Amino acid sequence: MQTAIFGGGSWGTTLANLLARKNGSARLWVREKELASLIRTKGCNPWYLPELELSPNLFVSDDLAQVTENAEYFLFVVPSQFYGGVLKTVREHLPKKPVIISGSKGITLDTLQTMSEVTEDTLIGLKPVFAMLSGPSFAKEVSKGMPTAVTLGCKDKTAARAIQDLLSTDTFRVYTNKDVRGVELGGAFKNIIAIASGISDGLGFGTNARAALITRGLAEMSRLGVAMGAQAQTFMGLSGMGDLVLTCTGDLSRNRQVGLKLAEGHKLLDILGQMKMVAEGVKTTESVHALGSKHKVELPITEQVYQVLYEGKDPLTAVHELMHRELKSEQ
Ligand SMILES: NC(=O)c1ccc[n+]([C@@H]2O[C@H](COP(=O)([O-])OP(=O)(O)OC[C@H]3O[C@@H](n4cnc5c(N)ncnc54)[C@H](O)[C@@H]3O)[C@@H](O)[C@H]2O)c1
Ligand SMILES: O=P(O)(O)OC[C@H](O)CO
Repeated sequence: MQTAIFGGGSWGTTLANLLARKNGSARLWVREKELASLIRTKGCNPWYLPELELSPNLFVSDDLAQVTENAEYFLFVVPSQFYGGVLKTVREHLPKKPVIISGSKGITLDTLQTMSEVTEDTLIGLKPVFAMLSGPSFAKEVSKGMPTAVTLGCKDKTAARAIQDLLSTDTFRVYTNKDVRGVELGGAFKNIIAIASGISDGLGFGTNARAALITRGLAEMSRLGVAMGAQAQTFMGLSGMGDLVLTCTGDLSRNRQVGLKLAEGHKLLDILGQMKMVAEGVKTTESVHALGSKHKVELPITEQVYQVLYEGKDPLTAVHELMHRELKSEQ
């Protein structure tokens, strides 16, 4: 079972290493030639995950033909705004019925699409089986073998079972879920709430405020998700509540870090300029803001995060406005 993994960031490297250790081989495509060469000579990924010693069974290259040779599974772990572009260049190397797995969590800015929709559009003419890997999983913890549970959104029962077996280890437990839309929306939306939680904590507000953001963020995520065809129950699982709790409370979250820095008064462009890694929530806030208008769904936390990120609103004013909305019933 050969797997080709696309994306030499922290998550792609972690999953590729997990697969190489578990299945005896895996092939990782790294976009940057210089990084691919450094990984091969140093046996680690010095740019994104230096502390992880990589398996000698992991083949690393910037050459798509070499990486895709004999592959049965195609795992994409690039930032979501680049997912479609990378998939398009890989297309000529894919079989007629490729199994495509996305580890990318986000919604495109230009077309407001989830990764399953981008896959469908990019692979017209092929018959892809799509699966979305999501749930609470910091690469740093997974790479150290710390117990982690995630979920795999996939409509095809046989493929879901096969991918579950492919990826599961003693410390990485993969559940399956038929609700692909719910799994991918949960993984994308939680990043917005992680930014909000970072803002709140950075302003010195307490655990009450954070718990309120997680819970009302979950309500907001479920409202939009159901309007877009997802099942509400999915958001109570690993890709909804699970990833919300992780990234709203865990300081390893890049999205939460963006929020903490915004609360300190830093400008968004300066924060992003100093980050080598991706904080998906920044662009997903803009996409979800537009989706809220399109589906006529009220998204008050997203609205405030959007105004802080893109309209220069003072974070304290955003919190004040959330607290002074019209009083409502919880349901
Ligand atoms: N890191 C984690 O803990 C983690 C866990 C679960 C899911 N994810 C998701 O995985 C995806 C990848 O994130 P990551 O954390 O591995 O990335 P990262 O922040 O560690 O690394 C950045 C990545 O972006 C790539 N990149 C930069 N510009 C690009 C371009 N123009 N075209 C294509 N690729 C480009 C780089 O090659 C590198 O692979 C994201 O959607 C993220 O939400 C990350
Ligand atoms: O560091 P973040 O905020 O991108 O979160 C990483 C993963 O999505 C956690 O599950």
